[in-house]
Amino acid sequence: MEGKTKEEGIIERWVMKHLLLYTGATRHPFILSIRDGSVDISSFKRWLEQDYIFVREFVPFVASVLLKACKNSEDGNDMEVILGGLASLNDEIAWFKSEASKWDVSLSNTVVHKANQTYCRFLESLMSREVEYALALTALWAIEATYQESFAHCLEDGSKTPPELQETCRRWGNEGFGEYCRSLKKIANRYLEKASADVIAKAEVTLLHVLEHEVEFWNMSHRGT
Ligand SMILES: Cc1ncc(CNC=O)c(N)n1
Repeated sequence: MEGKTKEEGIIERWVMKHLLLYTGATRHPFILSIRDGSVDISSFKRWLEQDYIFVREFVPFVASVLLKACKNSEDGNDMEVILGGLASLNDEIAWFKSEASKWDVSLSNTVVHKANQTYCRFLESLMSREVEYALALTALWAIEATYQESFAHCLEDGSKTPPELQETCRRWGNEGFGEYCRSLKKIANRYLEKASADVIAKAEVTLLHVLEHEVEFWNMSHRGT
């Protein structure tokens, strides 16, 4: 890494290269509506019930990345980072249940929305043993970073996020989750630097797919389509 500044990894270059799409995922109108307080509560409830389904599908994906970490990791640190992320999903699922009851949202018998289903299928395709670790890490970082950047934006000075939604924003917008995302980015960058041109090309496409799915997920929540 000599001669390179901390901010100059492959991921950072991809974010700059695809800034329009990245911004589309992290500054979506749904997020902006939370931030300015104009959010439609039925949209928020739709997001809540659909995201609970997504997170349940996300658990095996993170587990599959953990498995790859155990097989590939040189120093054991990345295994611990991913294990920490997986462990926090336990708490997150419990949080969804209590949040849903607070909003009178039923989490059983939810109809899985098309955009959600498509995203979950995409996650499934990334769980296979043949998917390279660098690629899976890129996807994991992008999935987590989208939420981190989006919800952190709703907590910045000047935001008018309604008090009853601030806890949701803090769940992903908090500094600890930000640190987790930075750790994931570092690990992903480290493996991308060593990856073949073919894997690097595939990882970039995967990053774009994640961002597109995230935009569709927000669209579904925001407009119900
Ligand atoms: C659609 C989507 N993307 C990312 C996250 C954040 N990761 C885990 O919670 C999420 N909950 N939902």
